[in-house]
Amino acid sequence: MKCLVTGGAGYVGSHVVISLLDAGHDVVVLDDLSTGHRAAIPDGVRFRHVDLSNAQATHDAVTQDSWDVVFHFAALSSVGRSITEPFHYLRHNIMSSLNLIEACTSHQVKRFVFSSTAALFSNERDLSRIMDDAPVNPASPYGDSKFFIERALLWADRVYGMRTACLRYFNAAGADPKGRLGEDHRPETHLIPLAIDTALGLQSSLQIFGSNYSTRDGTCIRDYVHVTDLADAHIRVIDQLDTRSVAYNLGNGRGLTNLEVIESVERVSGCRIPWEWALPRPGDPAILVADSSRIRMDTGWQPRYRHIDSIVGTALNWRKRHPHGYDG
Ligand SMILES: NC(=O)c1ccc[n+]([C@@H]2O[C@H](COP(=O)([O-])OP(=O)(O)OC[C@H]3O[C@@H](n4cnc5c(N)ncnc54)[C@H](O)[C@@H]3O)[C@@H](O)[C@H]2O)c1
Ligand SMILES: O=c1ccn([C@@H]2O[C@H](COP(=O)(O)OP(=O)(O)O[C@H]3O[C@H](CO)[C@@H](O)[C@H](O)[C@H]3O)[C@@H](O)[C@H]2O)c(=O)[nH]1
Repeated sequence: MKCLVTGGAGYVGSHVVISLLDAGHDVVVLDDLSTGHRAAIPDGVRFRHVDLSNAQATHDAVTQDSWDVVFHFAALSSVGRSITEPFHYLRHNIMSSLNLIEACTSHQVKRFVFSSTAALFSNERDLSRIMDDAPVNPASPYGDSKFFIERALLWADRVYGMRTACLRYFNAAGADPKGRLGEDHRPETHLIPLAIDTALGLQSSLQIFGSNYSTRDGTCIRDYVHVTDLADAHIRVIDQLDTRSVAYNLGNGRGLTNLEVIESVERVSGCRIPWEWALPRPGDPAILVADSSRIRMDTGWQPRYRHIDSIVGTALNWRKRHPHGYDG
């Protein structure tokens, strides 16, 4: 299939690009390299340097060719920063996505896969897993921006017949098991890569945001899912779009507290991680754990990386080989 991938130079997008190539698909990456890396795009993949906030440039890039499926990863994606810059986040994510969606509908694109998020939900006490049809109640402008885009895609389906898959990832983690790609956000804000950098001595200490949540050790609970398992889900979902639009929650179904993540990184690396308590980060729901039974049933998707240590292991391997990320 001929695939257009926005945000294909970023963390999740680049892993999906490599999985699409491995599966024999033809890929073009569209990215403004604001947080992504040119080096994350494999040799031979065509690259268009486009900022989706520019409606005309987006239209021109989309209409240059015909696409069997468009994958949309490009976004600002830090929950915490969206609280300090709410309108920047809302404007950037909503406007750039509307530009892309409008270009796709006018160009008769028939299949569209969107990176949505667990941040649609805000679970404060309930330990049960979150189903795809759970009530949406974002705790951050980031989550709200994604909810708006899901709604826009609903209209793209109803009015233009563009079939859409909203994939609500829980916490993407890990790195390509073959070592070709990894996670390199700058600045890094995610727990696992920061814990790994602390274990490797690349930073001196780790802060843990909040000690008083209603969880087993007082820290937030998240559901970590391997980025290559996420990539597999993107490929499986394409067939679903022949007849209908779908929305799926994607996670391992197992919640880990922030302290349990630190223990895993210590176990896998064999290094002690110095850490300290810090204030809770605004916008963080206490507990986010996915019920992914619907995508499993519909597509046969099964995460291969079930245990946190195996996820951490792939991230650690990449970081050891690339302490400066894609710069070397
Ligand atoms: N990482 C996670 O745990 C996670 C979880 C849930 C959802 N998501 C979503 O998955 C997607 C990818 O996340 P990620 O962690 O890979 O982020 P990332 O920052 O690594 O990748 C985003 C990519 O989009 C590009 N981009 C951003 N704005 C753009 C624009 N206006 N025009 C063109 N390109 C633009 C960036 O340069 C980058 O390459 C995002 O939509 C994010 O909201 C991520
Ligand atoms: O230095 C740090 C970094 C993070 N955390 C905590 O670790 C947990 C996980 O945080 P992080 O790794 O930043 O991920 P999330 O904020 O959960 O957000 C990720 O996962 C969401 C889905 O759950 C996605 O929507 C987002 O795009 C993606 O960044 C949270 O409790 C954070 O407060 C710390 O305590 N210290």
